Amino acid sequence: MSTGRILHTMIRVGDLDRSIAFYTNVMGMQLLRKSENEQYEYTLAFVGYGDESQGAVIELTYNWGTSEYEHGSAFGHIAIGVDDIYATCDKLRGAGANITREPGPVKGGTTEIAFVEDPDGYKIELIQNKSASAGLGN
Ligand SMILES: C[C@@H](O)C(=O)SC[C@H](NC(=O)CC[C@H](N)C(=O)O)C(=O)NCC(=O)O
Ligand code: NI
Repeated sequence: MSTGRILHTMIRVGDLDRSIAFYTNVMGMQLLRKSENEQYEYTLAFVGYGDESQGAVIELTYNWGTSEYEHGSAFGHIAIGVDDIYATCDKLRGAGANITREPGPVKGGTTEIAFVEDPDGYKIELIQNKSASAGLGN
């Protein structure tokens, strides 16, 4: 059986331009593609650190006229690898991002993590890369 590949994670957002600005200008992603569905009244924007053929991306879904959602208690986070979590958090804070958990070792472990919230309140976990592999540069 051929193995699958994670393509994207979809989140519904209340203001597409606000979210695109956050994921590109603040998080350093690229806007990869955008499409509208006039019949079902929604717009999609795909953002990521590289082409969709190279790795998973985030699908921002805007339902026309819907400005906010109940998030409930089920959704956890999207994780991003970073080269220098301390410098990254300083840079994100300077760009106005809400760091909800300061960088430091994960509880009961050694991996250094932090959390930042996106404009809709979705949590993004930043994880210190073990090596200088692909990820959000500082
Ligand atoms: C492009 C691909 O990655 C999609 O996810 S499009 C799938 C499509 N999305 C929506 O309809 C988004 C708007 C919707 N109101 C919502 O908030 O989810 C979808 O789910 N289509 C359903 C189907 O049965 O085709
Ligand atoms: Ni999708």
